[in-house]
Amino acid sequence: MSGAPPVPPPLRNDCFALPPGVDWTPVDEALGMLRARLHPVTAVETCALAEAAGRFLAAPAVARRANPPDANSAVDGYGFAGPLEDGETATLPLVEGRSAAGVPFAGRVPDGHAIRILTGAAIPDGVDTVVLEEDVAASASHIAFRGPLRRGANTRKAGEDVISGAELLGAGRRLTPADLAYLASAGVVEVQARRPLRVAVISTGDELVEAGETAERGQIFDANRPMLLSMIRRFGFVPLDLGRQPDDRARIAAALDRGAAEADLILTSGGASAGDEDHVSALLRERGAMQSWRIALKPGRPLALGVWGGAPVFGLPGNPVAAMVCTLIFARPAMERLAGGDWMEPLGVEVPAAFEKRKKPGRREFLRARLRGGRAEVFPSEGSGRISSLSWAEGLVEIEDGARHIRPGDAVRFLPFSGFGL
Ligand SMILES: Nc1nc2c(c(=O)[nH]1)N[C@H]1C(S)=C(S)[C@@H](COP(=O)(O)OP(=O)(O)OC[C@H]3O[C@@H](n4cnc5c(N)ncnc54)[C@H](O)[C@@H]3O)O[C@H]1N2
Ligand code: MOO
Repeated sequence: MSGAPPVPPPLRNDCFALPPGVDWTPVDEALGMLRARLHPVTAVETCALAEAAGRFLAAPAVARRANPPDANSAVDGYGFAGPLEDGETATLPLVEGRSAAGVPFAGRVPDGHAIRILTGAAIPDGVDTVVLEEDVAASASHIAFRGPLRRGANTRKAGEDVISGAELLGAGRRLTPADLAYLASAGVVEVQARRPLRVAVISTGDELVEAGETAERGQIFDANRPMLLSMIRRFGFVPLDLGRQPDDRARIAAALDRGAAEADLILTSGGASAGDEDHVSALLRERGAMQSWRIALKPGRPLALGVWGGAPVFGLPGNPVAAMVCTLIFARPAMERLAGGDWMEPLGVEVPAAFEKRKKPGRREFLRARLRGGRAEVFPSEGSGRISSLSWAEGLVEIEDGARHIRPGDAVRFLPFSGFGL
């Protein structure tokens, strides 16, 4: 063979540069599409209130009773018929008996009398105002105190918190511990809620071995699976571990079949781009339900989205940093929506940057970051395989698509991991 040897192409100094002529989907557009197209997929069931924390309501929860059900005292003290003006004093005889929480006074308090009353106790007939016991001089038979005390002072009105029949929380609400208190206070004992979302996780790649196994040359420990399974748990969904699958289409297809049968959603990692060994995207493409999203994002450009046996599949990139970022930014709000919730924007706070960075405009970047002294510092390397950086970070800095140069002190958006539920 003769002829000149092939000339290697020149090295690109930025391998993440946006190739000309390729249609990159901006992050907001990609999120908008997910938001518009996804809807809840989980079944509705009746759920006892005690079991309902973290569940999504499928129908509004309605108050069965007012809270408080009766006017009651906000303090320990003495009830009387108010008001008492500023500068006035009162000396009132005490009626026999008292009103305590759960043990109301049965009779009527006569005009010009006072009654011992405790916090939470129903306000007896004949009184409407309570004076704090610390503000009273008391003998066995009388109390003396001074104004001002407006009518109704130190009392809580019937229904001031909740009116019977009111809609307390709407469909799509994910019940918090405080919500359980709110619903319980209004006599709600069970709710119409969605079954928890089950999310299958599959790692793909011939190179992967399980932590604890012997790793031969060229093999690495599967880091994505333990991360993704625990993220799902922290998001409040139910993970289903479908293990590691080699780069073998039949094996991956069998795992996807099981995921579709046993879960509502499948997360895979690895094989998402279009290389020779990128079997997840190839399989999804074969089934005709594949969308290859080239998102104007760093890290996490290749995201293979598809439907397998009816179950949505998020084919996450294999690089652990990209897998985590894609899960937080795309999969999490999608899961929330599939589980029965409303679309969820990540919690972000504006803080000054403690770093300098130059960037290509036209793509969103997420940097591994943490707050120190009120400023966002970022991990010194942006390598997508730097798993240590994920552990180092306490959140992400989101750099908007159009930005070119961030200088120390510039305002940047910090998304704490805790805001994602991690
Ligand atoms: N020619 C190109 N090559 C690559 C491009 C590109 O645009 N052109 N994009 C790069 C980017 S960015 C990413 S991200 C990856 C995504 O590729 P895949 O989703 O197909 O992932 P793999 O190739 O299977 O793996 C990438 C990387 O991650 C490691 N990996 C995979 N799974 C795990 C796991 N469970 N635990 C730990 N590490 C894992 C894997 O060994 C690879 O090193 O493609 C780039 N290439
Ligand atoms: O952007 Mo890849 O998605 O860096 O790791």
